[in-house]
Order: sequence, then structure tokens, then C-alpha cells
Amino acid sequence: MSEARDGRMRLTVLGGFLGSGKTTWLRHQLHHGQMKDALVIVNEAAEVPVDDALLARSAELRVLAGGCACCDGREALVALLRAICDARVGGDDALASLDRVVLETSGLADPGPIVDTIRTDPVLIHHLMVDEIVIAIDALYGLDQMRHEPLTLRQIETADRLLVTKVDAAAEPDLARLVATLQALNPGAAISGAAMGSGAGLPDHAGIEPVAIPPAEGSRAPAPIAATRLDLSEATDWPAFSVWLSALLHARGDDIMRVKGVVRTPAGRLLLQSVRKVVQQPEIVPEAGAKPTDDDNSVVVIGRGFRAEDLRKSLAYFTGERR
Ligand SMILES: Nc1nc2c(ncn2[C@@H]2O[C@H](COP(=O)(O)OP(=O)(O)OP(=O)(O)O)[C@@H](O)[C@H]2O)c(=O)[nH]1
Repeated sequence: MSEARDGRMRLTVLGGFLGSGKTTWLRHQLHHGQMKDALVIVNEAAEVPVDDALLARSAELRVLAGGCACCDGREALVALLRAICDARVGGDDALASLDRVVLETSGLADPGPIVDTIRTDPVLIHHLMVDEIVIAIDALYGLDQMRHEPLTLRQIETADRLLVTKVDAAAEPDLARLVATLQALNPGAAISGAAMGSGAGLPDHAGIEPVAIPPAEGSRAPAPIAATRLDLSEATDWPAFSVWLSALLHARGDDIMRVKGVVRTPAGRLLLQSVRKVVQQPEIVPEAGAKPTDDDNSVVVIGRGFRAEDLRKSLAYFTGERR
């Protein structure tokens, strides 16, 4: 991956719906030297960022706060990119050798407006070239998201490369149908597979009928997706918390798309996360490079159709805490 011949840095936009596997894939690429000399920018939907904790050890990293880069956070994105370009031109040692920027968008971002913003900025145009839009597609939930989340279709349509993630967890006939559908939706995009970030083969989809996806336009817009931050205390009863989370996902797993957070336990900083009803085995994340500890001991629940207040009350009921 070399610098553009004109000296501009190349920009990869990595998008895909909530929990589709963007960070897992990127972390694997960085760990295996596939994106050497890249600066990574992470923009998360959750108010409590955790992706930077996962990526911190392997990359020159910036966290883009201030909202989603395709809407509320557009100005912040431009300001950050301009600052990076200025520092690089100014001879900043850490940035001088970088030839690529990877922007991991939030799962709720439409890459189109992000790319338009960068391509039309009179300053950035001289320093950055949008090279590739990579969109992660969840092999387990991708088809469902295409049917119910118009944003997923917009993400797919803007992609140069569609990366089908979680290939290890999906059945072959489902994968073949997913690939046939992606091909029909965006015939120009390259399609590849990944399992926990490693390249994985995809089944032959020749002759497989794509799933008919109703067009997004004209369909009733779903209720907006919101993020609710739950602050947990040091004294939180963890067994009670996990029972609460399991019950919540069991009952409302179709409305709750993502749960994510870092909690401090005697074993260290523990990353808790789930995508719909799939809960990941908790993972210890490094202390080094940790963000302000205010973000620890909090969990963000992202979804629709529930009130923050009700969520807090129900958690308090299970853990016996008043909040
Ligand atoms: N089995 C399996 N699980 C995966 C794979 N990729 C990601 N996951 C799991 O899916 C969950 C979400 O993965 P992330 O990489 O955090 O997804 P993301 O798109 O960065 O999530 P957001 O930034 O919150 O939108 C985690 O529990 C991962 O371990 C994969 O290839 N196979």
C-alpha cells in the first residue's frame, strides 16, 4: 500500500452496520502488518468509546469525538484531518512516515456524505485521496439488516469492497445467498470473506437467487436508533448484571443491536459486548493508553423502541442498586 504518487495520503473508509466486525477486522490487519504506516481514526456511535482500547497498541490512533462523522461530527472530522495533514507537512516525526489514513466509521454512518465532505474540502483535497470504501457485512445479521435498516443498503451501495465477516459462524447456504444478494445490490464491488479478521473463502454463489430486498425509498422509516449509557458502580453485582443482560437480550434482542462497554473488575479492564443476541466472551483490554477512567464501568446499549429511564430502572431492579 503505497502513498499516492502525488504525495497525498490515501484514505480508506471502513464502514458497516453496528457490530458488523469492523474493529475485529482492522485489528487483525494492523496486527499482521497489512496496514503498516497507517494512521487510524475511530468514530464510534457509542458515547463510551471502546474500539480505541482494542486498537491502541497497534496503530497511530485518533479518536473522533463530537458525533457521527457523516452528520453531527462532519466539522470535527474535517478539523481533525486538517490537523493531521498540517502536522505531517510540518514534519511531525510520528506522522512523517504515514502514507495512509484509515477511518473506522460509526456503525450508524453513511459513508457517502463522509467521502463527499473530504473530496470537496479545499484543503484536504491537496493532502488526501479517498482510495477505498470497505464495508463490513455481518454474515449472521446482514440480510436482516438489509431488509430493516435502510442505512445498510446505503452502506452497501457506496462500497468498493464488501467484506463479509463472521464467515466462521454462518451456514454455507446462507452465506451463498448473502453473497448473491450483495452482488446484485452492488455488482461493481469486490466481495471477500473474513473470520475473526483473517481472510476466509466464500461459497460459490453461481445460480443462487439473490434475496429480494424491498427498496428503502417509500418504505416507512424505522424509529431512530439511540444510545443509552448505563453507569455502573464499583459495587455492581456482576452475576446479577449478566443475568439482567441475558434477560434483556433474550426479550429485546431484535431491538437492541449493540451492547458495549468496559468494566473494571479485580481481573482487569474487561470489555463486554454483544451484537443482537450474540454475546462475546468478555475480553481483557490493556490498561496502557487507557482513556480517562470516567468511561470505565459504563456500558452503552444501542437500539430502538425503549426508554433510557426504563432500562436504568430495570437494571437497578436486578442489581438492587438505586440509580
Ligand atoms: N464469530 C465471529 N465473530 C466476530 C467476527 N468479527 C467480529 N465478531 C464479533 O462481533 C462482535 C462485534 O465485532 P466488532 O469488530 O466490535 O464490530 P464493529 O463493527 O467494530 O462494532 P461497532 O463499532 O460497535 O459498530 C464482537 O463480539 C466480535 O468478537 C468474526 O469474523 N467471527
